[in-house]
Amino acid sequence: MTERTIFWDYESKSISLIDQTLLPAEYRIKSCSTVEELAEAIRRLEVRGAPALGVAGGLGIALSAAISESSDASGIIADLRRDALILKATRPTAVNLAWGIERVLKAAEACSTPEEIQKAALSEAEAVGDEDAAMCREIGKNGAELLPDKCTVLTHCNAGALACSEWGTALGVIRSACKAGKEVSVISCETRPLNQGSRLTAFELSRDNIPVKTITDSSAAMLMRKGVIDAVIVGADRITDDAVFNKIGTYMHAVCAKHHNIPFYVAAPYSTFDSELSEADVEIELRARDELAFCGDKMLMPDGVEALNYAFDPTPMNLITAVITEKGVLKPPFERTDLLPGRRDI
Ligand SMILES: CSC[C@H]1O[C@H](OP(=O)(O)O)[C@H](O)[C@@H]1O
Repeated sequence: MTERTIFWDYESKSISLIDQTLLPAEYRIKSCSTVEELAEAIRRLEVRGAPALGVAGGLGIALSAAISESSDASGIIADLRRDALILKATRPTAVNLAWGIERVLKAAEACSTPEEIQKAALSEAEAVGDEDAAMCREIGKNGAELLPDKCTVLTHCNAGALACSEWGTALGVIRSACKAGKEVSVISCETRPLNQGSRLTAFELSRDNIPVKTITDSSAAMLMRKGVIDAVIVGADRITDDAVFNKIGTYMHAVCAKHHNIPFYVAAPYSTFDSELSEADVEIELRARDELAFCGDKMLMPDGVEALNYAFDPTPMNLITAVITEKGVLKPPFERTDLLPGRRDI
């Protein structure tokens, strides 16, 4: 997949995005012409995935600037700051969302006229998207070198083009390895309860003619024990000095991979690193009961029974073999200074 997951529509001055809740049955581009429409699209995971959320957050600030009814720079900036809070509150765990918002807001705040603000915000937001696309290819290249010429890779959730601008992080590594002539087969965990793996990862890889099989999340351990899995590659939503936050179930796979001596890789851009917080400080998104209690109209839980629907879990660094970034492959343990954006000495 090379089309962009989310982008600015110059004609309608709005944000266009692939509505991922409809995949794989329907491929529809949705338009968001207000910040609240974008916020709802993020809450509903119509657009999702840490890097894609960074782009969405940045474009959300550009949209706020484009539609602001304030007549002067200070009024527009006040509107942007109000909308930044709305967008940040949609999903707390992926660090990229707040990072993308703050980066574009900062570019806007450096301007002195409404026209400059609108131009700078959109330019910076598009730069976030373009840089993400380029970083995914660098991550792919750096990670592809780690994979054997012929291998089976397990992945969890969707860390593909749909979670980024394009190409993907974990799936970017797989795409780049295939492009380099390696024979990579993928085992995609369905990733309950929203099935990003069976719906999105299988959709992406099958469209790219990359061999993929979907399994239940609970089948992964048995396949590792049978020796079917050569490596595990996942994405990330936030990387602190002591843990990797990713889709719920990642920790389970990491423990099993460690037990079976299978390399466990995390593929993520530097914008996912958080040098401020440690594991204990990070809020883990709790999502609605109904995501567990229903599948469409089918009831999966009795009324009155509570659900604990965590969207992410932390995996301690001692279970991570390496973090594949656009600047190279990092091996834990990390110092906080390792996670600073300016770190170049790989
Ligand atoms: C390339 S990061 C993708 C990351 O985001 C996913 O979460 P969600 O689908 O809830 O946005 C999942 O954690 C993926 O690994």
